[in-house]
Amino acid sequence: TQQCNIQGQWRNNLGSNMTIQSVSDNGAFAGVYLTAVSSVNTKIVESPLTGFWKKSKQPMIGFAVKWAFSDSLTVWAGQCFLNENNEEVLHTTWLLRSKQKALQDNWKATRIGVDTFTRLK
Ligand SMILES: O=C(CCCC[C@@H]1SC[C@@H]2NC(=O)N[C@@H]21)Nc1ccc([N+](=O)[O-])cc1
Repeated sequence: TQQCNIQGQWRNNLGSNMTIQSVSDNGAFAGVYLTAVSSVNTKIVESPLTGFWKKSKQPMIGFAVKWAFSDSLTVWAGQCFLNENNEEVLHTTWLLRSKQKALQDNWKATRIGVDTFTRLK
């Protein structure tokens, strides 16, 4: 029966591309992330990604991207579900942390959002 596999290429609702290249037996994986959007005026470049998945028919996933072009870092947590057409969809929530100069600015350092990823054919 069909089940979600996380290896390969994914695209999210913003048009960002995630490529999961290597998956270990303990569920760790690595890859690269190319975001389609950013709120800093530096050139967007591919950034390293690492995470874990918990194997099952509809596995849980957690991963982080350290942005290579910005003093910030994002973590995603979510789960893969099969939709009515038996296609894999990753439903995630993310936290985007940007570096602050001072503790007084810590209050404004973390953004939250949701991203949905579908497999790139
Ligand atoms: O903009 C950035 C770096 C790029 C973040 C892309 C986000 S990650 C969640 C969402 N899903 C995606 O595929 N792409 C977006 N960093 C940043 C953001 C804000 C500030 N800030 O100062 O507010 C500084 C750096």
